Amino acid sequence: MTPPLNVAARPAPGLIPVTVIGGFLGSGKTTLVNRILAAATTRIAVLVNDFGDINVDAALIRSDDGLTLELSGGCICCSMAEGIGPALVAAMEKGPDEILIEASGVGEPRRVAEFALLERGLKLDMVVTMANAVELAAQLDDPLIGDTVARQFDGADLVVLNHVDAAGDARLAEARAALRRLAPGKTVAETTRAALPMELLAGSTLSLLSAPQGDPMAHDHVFHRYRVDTAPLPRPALEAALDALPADLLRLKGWVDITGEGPALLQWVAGRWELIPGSDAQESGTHLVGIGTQPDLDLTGLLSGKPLKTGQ
Ligand SMILES: Nc1nc2c(ncn2[C@@H]2O[C@H](COP(=O)(O)OP(=O)(O)OP(=O)(O)O)[C@@H](O)[C@H]2O)c(=O)[nH]1
Repeated sequence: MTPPLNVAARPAPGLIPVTVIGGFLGSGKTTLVNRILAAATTRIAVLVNDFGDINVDAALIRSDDGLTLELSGGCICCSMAEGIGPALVAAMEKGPDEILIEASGVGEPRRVAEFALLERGLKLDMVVTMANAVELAAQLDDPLIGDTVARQFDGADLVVLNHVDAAGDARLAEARAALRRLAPGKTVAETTRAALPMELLAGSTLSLLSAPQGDPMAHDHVFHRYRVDTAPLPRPALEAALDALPADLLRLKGWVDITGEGPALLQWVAGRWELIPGSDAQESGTHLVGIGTQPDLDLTGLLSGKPLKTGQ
């Protein structure tokens, strides 16, 4: 007779490791996610949280086997925290070896990790916080956004100081000094386009046993979302408008239909921008999301060459 299975002696089913990638708007999170996916030999599910109403990042993530899930229009560390559990369950049902969470650019990665670990079956691999070497010092000095940026380094296992190519010596030195203060003793990897040695991505130092503590920052009160859905835009006027966008716009991205040329991906981060011809767009036309600190910014007007704000 076959002896009964010794259930207690069976290995516990493996917990799925979760890595959270955070960092301020435009710091390079999607770029890093794509590098990880390109180097991966295992199945990685990616959960992408975009603060804007269109999940541009999800469309740009190069995962070809349906393993990308998206949550847009808020932040999973505060206003959309109730969405993370069901999204992670959906991710686990896809049977991945690992899960990557791309936090929103205003979210607190540590809080996202804490929420994620309330889900049974997951364990934390790492919290990675990215920073933009060009902008970090100015962001921290900004009375509106400085607190949000500083809190993103709380609990990070690894800090990635990105955009090093564009920073210049003075800004790079300021960014390094800021990180010595904000993330003392943490490993800081300096990168261009998130070219990170993949062996740095393992092993959390955090011990997260409970639900998130303390008051969350209500990012919806500080950061505002804008949408632009317009007819094709002529390139010269568009380029002039992109160079003149106000300083309280922090991020603008999505697809622009350029008159006579067709679609292009627009990536605008704190005044620096690129237009990449071709399209991952889900639909034709110009569809952009912006994030900034001004409540009533008329981005459509600005990009179409009309002056200033709504309501005037
Ligand atoms: N010059 C330069 N550009 C970079 C670097 N890393 C990323 N970029 C560009 O910066 C823009 C924003 O990069 P993303 O990877 O989308 O940044 P993100 O953090 O995912 O942005 P959000 O999700 O909107 O917060 C894109 O145009 C990237 O190509 C870098 O090291 N140097």
